[in-house]
Amino acid sequence: MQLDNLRRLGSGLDAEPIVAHLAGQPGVQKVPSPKLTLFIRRGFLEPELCAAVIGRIDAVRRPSTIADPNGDAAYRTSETGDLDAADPVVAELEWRIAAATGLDPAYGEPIQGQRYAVGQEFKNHTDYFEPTGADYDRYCSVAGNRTWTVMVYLNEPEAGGATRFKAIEKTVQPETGKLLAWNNRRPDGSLNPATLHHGMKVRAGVKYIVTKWYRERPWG
Ligand SMILES: O=C(O)CCC(=O)C(=O)O
Ligand SMILES: [Fe+2]
Repeated sequence: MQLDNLRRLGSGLDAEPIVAHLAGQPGVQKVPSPKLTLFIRRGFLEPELCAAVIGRIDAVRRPSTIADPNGDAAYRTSETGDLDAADPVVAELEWRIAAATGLDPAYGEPIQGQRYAVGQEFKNHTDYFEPTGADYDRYCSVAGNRTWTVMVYLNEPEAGGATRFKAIEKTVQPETGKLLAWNNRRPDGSLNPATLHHGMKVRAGVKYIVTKWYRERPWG
């Protein structure tokens, strides 16, 4: 892995260098909204790398969990796979995300894979932890709350599986290799409820993504 050669622009809590770096990458679009900082880059990963990562997810997947259960057992019905950072395919993915975003890998949680079969979804949620939540200290006492989310669609389900940001009425369609990156904070660093999003039900086929979340302080 060439992590040593990266420009490391911090945790993302100070969003400015990350925004500037992302905006300078080829093919990156910034979604126009005063409420939410969201970038999209189509064709970020080539199909071959996506397929290799899907294979790694399939090898380890298990039912997904949520941090603050709200009593709705159907809230997040997908499967999750923790990827092995020592695997060269995963290392390549890590490097590509770091190079594209400028987010310092030291602040990143390990990459997770998610798989959604027909009818599975992740209902409206924010990726940051609610400071009033019962388990806030357990999840955030060491590394702090989440800053940025980076997500890549690894394939294209035949129908459904879009990601919907309700507050800005933006729906992103899954496409093989498409990257999404958003700041879970407002420019002043406060948690941004306008990041609320819904991984919508897959209607036909299967959907695979990877997600990587960043924290205020170094991870682990
Ligand atoms: O599957 C999606 O489109 C969204 C996934 C998501 O929001 C998450 O894993 O936190
Ligand atoms: Fe999410």
